[in-house]
Amino acid sequence: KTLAIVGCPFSGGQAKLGVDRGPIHLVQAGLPEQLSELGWKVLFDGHHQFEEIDAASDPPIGKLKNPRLVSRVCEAIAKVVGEHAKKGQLPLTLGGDHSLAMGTISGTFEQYPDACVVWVDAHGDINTAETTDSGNIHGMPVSFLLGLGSKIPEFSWVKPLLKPERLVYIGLRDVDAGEKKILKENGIRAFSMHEVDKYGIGRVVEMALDHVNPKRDRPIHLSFDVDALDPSVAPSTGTPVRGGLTFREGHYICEAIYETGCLVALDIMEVNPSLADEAEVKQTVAVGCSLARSALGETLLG
Ligand SMILES: N[C@](CCCC[B-](O)(O)O)(CCN1CCCCC1)C(=O)O
Ligand SMILES: [Mn+2]
Ligand SMILES: [Mn+2]
Ligand SMILES: [Mn+2]
Repeated sequence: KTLAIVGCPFSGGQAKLGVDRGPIHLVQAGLPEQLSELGWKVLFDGHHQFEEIDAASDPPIGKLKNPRLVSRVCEAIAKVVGEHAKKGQLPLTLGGDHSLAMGTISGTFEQYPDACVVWVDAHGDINTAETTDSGNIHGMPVSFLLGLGSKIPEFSWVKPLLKPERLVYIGLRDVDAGEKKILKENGIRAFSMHEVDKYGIGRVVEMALDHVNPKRDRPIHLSFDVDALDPSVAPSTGTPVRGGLTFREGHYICEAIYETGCLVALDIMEVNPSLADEAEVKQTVAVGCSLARSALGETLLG
């Protein structure tokens, strides 16, 4: 099968410098070669270039920061991911901040309207224009995909193709008040770190998949924010939150999803190679690479 690496050097969904260099670090760590080793035919035609919009031409809309830039970049990525999916390839999107998932998941649903989404994250990323406190759009992509909140003309290209019953979270531990309300109101299934502790990761993944993919016959889009992992495991990321997934728990999720045979798209997001010392950056980049390998067929006993 063919894997298409979509390198997205993008940081407009949040305020910290450096996350746009996540893709180049993941590629330079040898990820394409590692995936070829697994038997994938790897397509990588270079990182995408996103031309800037100067701040004067992209003033905030309400609280939303860099709205036109984020919208334009996500729309472009939706097309790229959709085209790869249409050709029967598996798009692996390397971030870059998690606002990009507005694009990647839109692309997946173009080709796989019956898909489900497993969102692995410390955060809900489901704020609307009304509930966001930061205005950082990396905290909002899920609300756009579900069609929640007030309509913003600049984001009119985003179709509400994701239904609440096709979304499940694993790893939540830093959810804003407004997001908690949205999750409840929409009946969205979320396995927080409490459930991970209570049931163990094996059971959590089984219950999560039973919820969104009971017959294991639906395409799966896995969107993995490395800040779902404990900061001791993935320190160099923009919004670290203590009490996260262990190295093994993170990899188990990826291994189990690969085992379903349903994976059609994968995002590895929020690796920011500029927020920690050299060893911690290396560690975070290495974890991003190993998560991708586990989701794409690497097993412990081969
Ligand atoms: N919910 C947050 C964080 C979003 C993280 C995005 B991700 O998951 O892609 O990394 C946090 C909002 N706020 C920050 C200050 C303290 C209160 C919560 C937000 O900015 O909306
Ligand atoms: Mn996220
Ligand atoms: Mn996060
Ligand atoms: Mn982040």
